[in-house]
Amino acid sequence: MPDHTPPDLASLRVEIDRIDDALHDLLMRRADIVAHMAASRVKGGAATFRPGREALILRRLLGRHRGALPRAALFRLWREVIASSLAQQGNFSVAAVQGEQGADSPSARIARAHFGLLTPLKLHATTNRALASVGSGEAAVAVLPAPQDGEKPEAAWWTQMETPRLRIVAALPFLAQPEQSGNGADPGLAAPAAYAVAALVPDATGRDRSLLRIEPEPEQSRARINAALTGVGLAPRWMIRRDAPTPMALVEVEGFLAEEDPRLASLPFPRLQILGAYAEPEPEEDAR
Ligand SMILES: O=C(O)C(=O)C[C@]1(C(=O)O)C=C[C@@H](O)C=C1
Repeated sequence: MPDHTPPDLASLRVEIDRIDDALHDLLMRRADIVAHMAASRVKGGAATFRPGREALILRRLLGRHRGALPRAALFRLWREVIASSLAQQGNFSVAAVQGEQGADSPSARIARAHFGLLTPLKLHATTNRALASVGSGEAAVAVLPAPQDGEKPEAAWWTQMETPRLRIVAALPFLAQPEQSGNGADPGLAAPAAYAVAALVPDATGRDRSLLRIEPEPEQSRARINAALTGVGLAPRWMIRRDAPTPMALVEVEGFLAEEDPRLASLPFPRLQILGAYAEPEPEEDAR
């Protein structure tokens, strides 16, 4: 059969084939290194899943990204690469919450997008069951909807989190849309829609946020909690406070808070725990 392909198209395809081979070779080399990590003691028994390291990889690549490939496409490709390397290092599965009538909930869709299409994802009827499956080791991570002010008590998974064993270790999606703002001011990024909880201590990435669970006295109002935190240099980015059955507040602050941070010791609350920390998300569109 005669070849009617114009020569320039044929040569461009030769070039694409060459690039695909080079990419494939590099992906196979990357997987060999991960296989070595998994087989050796090089990680010293530390957790396989390192969300801070994953964030640093993606931040670095997004920072050097140029040209026609959309940032979202770069992100998708690397999320699949990293998810496959998690799978390579042992059983890795994700728990999330079922939506209405068994359909995917928004957080289940976010979990799939972040952990890739090949990672086993189990949907649970409630957030507390999803959390329990990480507590028992059945799942390596649970992706749970971001807490909301006024949510029903049974949806408030952050009140039930077993600390310090379980931690919030990531906020999703990592590649965030701009916030909808009609006033022309710099809108910033949309708040995370979900948080990932796992039985590991998160790593600092240089640009992080931390979550604190506070058990205040009943008379310690939102304003008083805010003032006490601001007074020690931990001004809340946002706060959720509930009164019943016991007063509790969830607060997000800038930076990576360590357990031994002296600012925490001086706060006037009966109980306070660090629920975790996560790498600040990156913008979906390049701001340059
Ligand atoms: O650096 C590690 O510890 C790895 O296991 C490798 C790797 C990766 O593919 O780059 C995979 C999973 C971790 O969550 C972080 C990074």
